[in-house]
Amino acid sequence: MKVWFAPTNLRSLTPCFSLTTALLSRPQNKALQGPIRYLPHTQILSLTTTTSHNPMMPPPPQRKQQPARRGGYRPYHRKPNTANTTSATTNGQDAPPVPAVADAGASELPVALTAGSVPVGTHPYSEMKDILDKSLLQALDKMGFKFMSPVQHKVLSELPSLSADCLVQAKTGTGKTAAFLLPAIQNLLQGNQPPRGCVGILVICPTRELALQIAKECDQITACLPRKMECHSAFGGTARASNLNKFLRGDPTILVATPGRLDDILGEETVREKFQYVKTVVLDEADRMLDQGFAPAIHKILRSIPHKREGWQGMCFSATLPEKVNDVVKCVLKPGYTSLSTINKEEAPTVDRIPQFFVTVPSIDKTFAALYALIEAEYKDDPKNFKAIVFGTTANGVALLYDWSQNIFPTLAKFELHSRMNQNSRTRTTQQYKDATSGILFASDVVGRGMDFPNVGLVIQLGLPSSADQYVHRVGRTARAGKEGRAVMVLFQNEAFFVSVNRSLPMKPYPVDIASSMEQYQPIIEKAFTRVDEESKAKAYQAFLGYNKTYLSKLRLNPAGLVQLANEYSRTMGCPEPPLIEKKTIGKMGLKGVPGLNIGSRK
Ligand SMILES: Nc1ncnc2c1ncn2[C@@H]1O[C@H](COP(=O)(O)OP(=O)(O)OP(=O)(O)O)[C@@H](O)[C@H]1O
Repeated sequence: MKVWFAPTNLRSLTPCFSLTTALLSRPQNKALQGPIRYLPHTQILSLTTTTSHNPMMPPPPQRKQQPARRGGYRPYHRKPNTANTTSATTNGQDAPPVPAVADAGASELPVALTAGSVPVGTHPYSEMKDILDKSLLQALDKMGFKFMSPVQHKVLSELPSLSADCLVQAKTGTGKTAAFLLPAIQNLLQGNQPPRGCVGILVICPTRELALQIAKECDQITACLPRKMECHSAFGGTARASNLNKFLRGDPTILVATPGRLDDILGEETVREKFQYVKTVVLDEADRMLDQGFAPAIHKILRSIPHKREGWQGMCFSATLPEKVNDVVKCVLKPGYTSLSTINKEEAPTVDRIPQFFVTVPSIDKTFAALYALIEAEYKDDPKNFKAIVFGTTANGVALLYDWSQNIFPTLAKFELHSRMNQNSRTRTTQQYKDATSGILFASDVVGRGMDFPNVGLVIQLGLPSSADQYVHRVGRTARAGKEGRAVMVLFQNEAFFVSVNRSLPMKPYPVDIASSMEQYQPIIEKAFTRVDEESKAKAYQAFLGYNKTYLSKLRLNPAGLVQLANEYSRTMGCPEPPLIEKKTIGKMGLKGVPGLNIGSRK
């Protein structure tokens, strides 16, 4: 494999890199053309480097030849495999080719991974013809769902009945949405439809974007039913009155909602009446829905709909179900509920085929250069299909990264998604990034769970996730539906504990030496920051303080150390002095009297 380094300057990250590798070892045997075979993790690729040099820039450092590592470096490579495929349609439109049945015996994996690489198991949906209505099977076929993913198969074949209460765990991106929608919808079709105008299925999920996504999948699944089954959504940031009006006047058999807005509209008698005949309540991302943040709203919602004794089905789904969830799911699941999991107990909850890496830099001021060097290293493999998500820790921190990226990656499409944006922009950007073939999305955890952005090949986490489970969900934005992906975390020294305390996560040191190239990128980073608005920097600085305040002991810092760190962060952004922070904000953060803060109003 060869790596050619391109000259890089501030204005252009020129896509003249070439990384030619046999990243995926395709089986030679023609009979095996269906499934993609992956190189074993221990098979190592060697790197050789040649350098071309832009005279305007300091010579880029030579990338060192990497020693063989256990765990292996398998740079992502997402060239679609079109061999041995049959075509499918989605809603009447051309869909990516769906492969012919793979030789299951030849696959290294329990499921046959195929072109377009959907997680198709060995069980075709046609096996469910006695269980699922034929109009549902027809819709699944149109969606390109020829085979059941393992979780779909498990739910449809192992639940004592399709209306049984269940707690279900399966890895990210393996089709849990259809796994809860199908039994719940089938259940209604078996003579359990609520009266016209009433809600039969209530799905509650943590974010607005996820609610929209689930509602869309629901529309696709019900598209072939002889009688239209309306799916409505309710989430904040949208016009309450007009949405409510639509809901009250319509025939919303299914409602997908976020807890805040649902709790709000359930305050209206007319809305509560619509839930009189509810048959199924689903908590998607159940562990999140029942954590301290959401639990009060969920309990309030449950008090507004018919009591669990009335017999509605409860379904709880997530990729992460910590032990303590068993204590809290009883509010929606009756004793004796069925627990299903497609994840072995000893196994990491992340998708096996995602190589996971970390980069540790000595100090906070190096993190931007590390991010730049990392993106450059990953981008050059396949510039046209480079689709990545960079997760930051706070909304304002993400906004800053996005602003900075405008000046530093001019040839790449950039997107931002976080809670400081209005809902219209969030919805628009979500769709744009879903449709994009390449680009970088700078995101906060508003899209950390559940979101299905097709073909994301790389997830970068800059800074600490709020928990190991959140790490798992963020990593799960790549390698979905049988595709490939990689994940890299960028941490500075104090944050490095995350790797050592989460030994069950299969993280390895990033195998390409980016440290040696970082120094030369520093001027580029600094120059890019000169074009970023001072207010954007000030907000990011303040958010940095607020976020990291909650991790003081883990970061081994005292409040004064945190302020020093934040000030270093502000210097990296090119602030001549720490940005001003209001006295009352400092008080709220619990940093009153801590030296190093610059107290004052920015207005
Ligand atoms: N049987 C199937 N055949 C083909 N594609 C499928 C199948 N089931 C699901 N998919 C596709 O796989 C992707 C991931 O599905 P989904 O979003 O339901 O995963 P998930 O398990 O809920 O992920 P997360 O844990 O992140 O919420 C979607 O693009 C979906 O359309």
